[in-house]
Amino acid sequence: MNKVELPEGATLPVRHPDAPAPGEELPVHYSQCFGCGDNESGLHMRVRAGEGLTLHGRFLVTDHHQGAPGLAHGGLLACAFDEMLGMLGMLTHIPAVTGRLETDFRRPVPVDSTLHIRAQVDGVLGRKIYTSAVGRLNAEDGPVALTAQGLFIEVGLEHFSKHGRGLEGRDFEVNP
Ligand SMILES: CCCCCCCC(=O)SCCNC(=O)CCNC(=O)[C@H](O)C(C)(C)COP(=O)(O)OP(=O)(O)OC[C@H]1O[C@@H](n2cnc3c(N)ncnc32)[C@H](O)[C@@H]1OP(=O)(O)O
Repeated sequence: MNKVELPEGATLPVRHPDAPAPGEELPVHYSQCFGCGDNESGLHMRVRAGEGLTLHGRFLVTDHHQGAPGLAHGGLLACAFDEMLGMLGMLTHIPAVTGRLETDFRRPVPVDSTLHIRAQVDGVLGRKIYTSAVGRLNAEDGPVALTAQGLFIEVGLEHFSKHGRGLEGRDFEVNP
């Protein structure tokens, strides 16, 4: 994992008492989500809670995900990291959206490989939530293909009703 630079005063948030237990699979937070929902071309990402403020996710890179022939599209890989870092909110129960996402591409990711992503919350300062993740090829201890850092900004639930279609009827309950 990259060394994460945190601003002075950032602290680790508390793991919410209702957060999924370590090892537990996280629910799909929205059935049409490109990352974890049942969208035919989506990532169909499966994510389980780790210890503390960590998550472990994985998805199979398919023909739907190509940029160059036989290789995953970089923007699509960034999407997978956005999804994983966003889902960290299920551990803290802080509703937040991506403000900034920085992705380092270190190795090509071929079609038919499985990308394993470990994500963690690094700290919180005010409304800013600092997160990072590493993606490895074909095994949880496989070669590092990508690393990423995300800054999430805490928002009120009105963010989703004001800018989107609200949360009514959605099959997620913890964090939009
Ligand atoms: C379970 C869920 C899984 C979901 C996974 C997917 C998650 C997503 O993809 S969310 C969708 C993508 N993101 C978005 O659509 C967000 C769009 N942006 C926005 O709505 C707004 O810009 C928003 C809410 C992030 C910030 O706006 P606003 O609430 O007015 O806050 P604002 O006052 O500008 O910023 C708050 C703080 O964050 C900082 N900040 C905001 N954006 C950034 C940024 N890009 N870079 C650095 N700092 C930033 C500000 O500097 C400020 O810092 P400080 O408190 O120190 O002054």
